[in-house]
Amino acid sequence: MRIVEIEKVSIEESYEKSLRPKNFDEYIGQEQIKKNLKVFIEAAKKRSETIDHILFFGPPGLGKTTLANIIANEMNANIKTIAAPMLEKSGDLAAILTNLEDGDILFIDEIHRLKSTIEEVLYSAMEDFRLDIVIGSGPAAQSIKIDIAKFTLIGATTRAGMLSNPLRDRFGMSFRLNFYNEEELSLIIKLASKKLNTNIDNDAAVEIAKRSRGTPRIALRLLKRVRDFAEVENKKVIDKQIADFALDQLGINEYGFDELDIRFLTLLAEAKKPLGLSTISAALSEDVDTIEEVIEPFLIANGYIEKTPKGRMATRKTYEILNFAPAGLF
Ligand SMILES: Nc1ncnc2c1ncn2[C@@H]1O[C@H](COP(=O)(O)OP(=O)(O)OP(=O)(O)O)[C@@H](O)[C@H]1O
Repeated sequence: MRIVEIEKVSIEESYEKSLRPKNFDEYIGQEQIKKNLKVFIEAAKKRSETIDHILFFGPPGLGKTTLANIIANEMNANIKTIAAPMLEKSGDLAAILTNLEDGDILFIDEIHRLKSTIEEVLYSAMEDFRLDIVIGSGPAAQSIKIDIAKFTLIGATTRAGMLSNPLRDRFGMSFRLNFYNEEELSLIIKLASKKLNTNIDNDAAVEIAKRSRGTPRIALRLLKRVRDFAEVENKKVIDKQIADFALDQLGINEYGFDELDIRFLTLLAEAKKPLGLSTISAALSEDVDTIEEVIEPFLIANGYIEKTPKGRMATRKTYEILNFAPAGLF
């Protein structure tokens, strides 16, 4: 598995959970989102109402799940978490919805992966707190309506564009999470080190931050690996030297690129023309979703590749990094 991979294996998941911020003060960055959420939470509390449905979107590992849990904490609400692909039929979702209590929060991760028949159950649930269920089929089919508790749906997605309009329209608020800067990531790394009883100096935290692709999940994983190297070397404090050494051993370069990023960028640079997703997917042996959801967003956000109507292209910045001289291209 790539060290920058999004897949959450269980051991990593429990490591992440132990480091997950519990309130807005511990949650670093995304200032505008926090500011808005605090206002909406306070207003809802004052009116003794549930908070409106919220959609979070943005690349994996930027803190969508964490925010959902913080909101539940701040609202003193129970939170039920499900991943959309776990729901197989509309009855699965209906069962969850009918078990909710007033004020509960339902967090649906990867909400763009909901099957359309299941998604339709959500429409009336979100709008009128009611389920419209059709029982049976053909002329004998019967529609029944069931009232459900006033809950808040928090949806998270890496692909906002894949959400249907009716679903997107039913969220009262939607927030895009942005990549984090080095300063924010090094603060996250330092706070996590403290929780882990690990000593790290500022330069080492900055170095890990630099190579974390703007993503807290990656920063925390790299910290964990660097800590292992420091332990083996009997270092009491993680310093820049051991951080550099460990990150180099892990194959993460100064820009946060790993071997797959380099192959991707080299492929585009050598092509000297835009390449379509399917061509890239075949050349890298990676599926299209992984390329679009995991690999590309950071590279696009930082100007290493450009999306054109004809496909993806390497930018001048990439040619410079790779030391390529594309005659007449720029
Ligand atoms: N703003 C932040 N401040 C501190 N730690 C953070 C922040 N955002 C995320 N983290 C840490 O990064 C880890 C990953 O975040 P989280 O699981 O919330 O990401 P996500 O956006 O929901 O990812 P996915 O889309 O893959 O579900 C968390 O466990 C948390 O410890």
